[in-house]
Amino acid sequence: MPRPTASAPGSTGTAGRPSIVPGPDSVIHGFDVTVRRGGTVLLDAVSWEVLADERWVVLGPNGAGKTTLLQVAAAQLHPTSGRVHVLGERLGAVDLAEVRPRIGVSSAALASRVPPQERVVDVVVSAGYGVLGRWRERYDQLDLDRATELLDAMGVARLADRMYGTLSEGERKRTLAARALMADPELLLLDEPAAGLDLGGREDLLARLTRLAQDPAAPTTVLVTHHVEEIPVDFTHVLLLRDGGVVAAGPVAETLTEEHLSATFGMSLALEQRGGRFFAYAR
Ligand SMILES: Nc1ncnc2c1ncn2[C@@H]1O[C@H](COP(=O)(O)OP(=O)(O)OP(=O)(O)O)[C@@H](O)[C@H]1O
Repeated sequence: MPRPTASAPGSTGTAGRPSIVPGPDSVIHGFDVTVRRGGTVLLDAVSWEVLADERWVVLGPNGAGKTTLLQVAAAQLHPTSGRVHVLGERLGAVDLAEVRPRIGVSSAALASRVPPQERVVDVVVSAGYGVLGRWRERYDQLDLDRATELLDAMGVARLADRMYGTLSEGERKRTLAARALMADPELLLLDEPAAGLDLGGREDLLARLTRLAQDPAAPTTVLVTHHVEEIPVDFTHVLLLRDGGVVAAGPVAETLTEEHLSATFGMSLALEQRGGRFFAYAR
């Protein structure tokens, strides 16, 4: 089966452009996606396809357009031009409210909207009802059990009864990752899940994300980061973004090279790999 394709005009990627229409395995399909705000181009003719069961990393420097791309993939933002299909639905042609419950999202924007007095287990369980903030006096025990199980999988089950506002940044990230999984999404989008974590916290989270990547029942996943050190083992594909454009995209082994990484960050970088993990530093 032909595998992922993503690139943009002028891309140095090895893969070709996605076909103009999504195939049956397509989970995210963007064709010539441009996002403009005022005179600023946030995304510049990005074409990108994510197929079912792939685990993608979107990597790039500050301001590259990563969060903007994730917002488009989350059906939260319409492109200025271009075509986007998510989970088989064309953005603009369907009611986005129908698509969003099928997508689990963890992002800084979401983190800032959680009421600080919310109980941690309720932050997670309320995702099953498509809301943020407790809106029922009682949740079904099955849902509460599932939320506790997900908090446990993220290593924070002991915090279930704490108020969200009292959590450290790392604990909030883990809580939101558990929330993103609560509704059994078909697509999981994680925007900088390891940002702000200490070394131990980062390594622990990466091990958990690796287990998720290896689980055939886990949803198709896209993770945004600035750092190659934060790419979990067994993530399959990478999209390198710079100035709103695709530098390269495709399977990690072929695409995450010193040449592409240096072009993405605009400096000469050395890249090392050990045990399925990546490490980069300036030459
Ligand atoms: N409403 C807006 N108007 C003008 N420019 C904007 C607007 N929103 C975002 N931008 C700019 O678009 C660019 C891309 O932003 P985006 O948040 O997608 O980047 P990013 O790759 O996620 O960055 P970071 O790694 O710093 O989070 C940035 O330069 C940002 O300043």
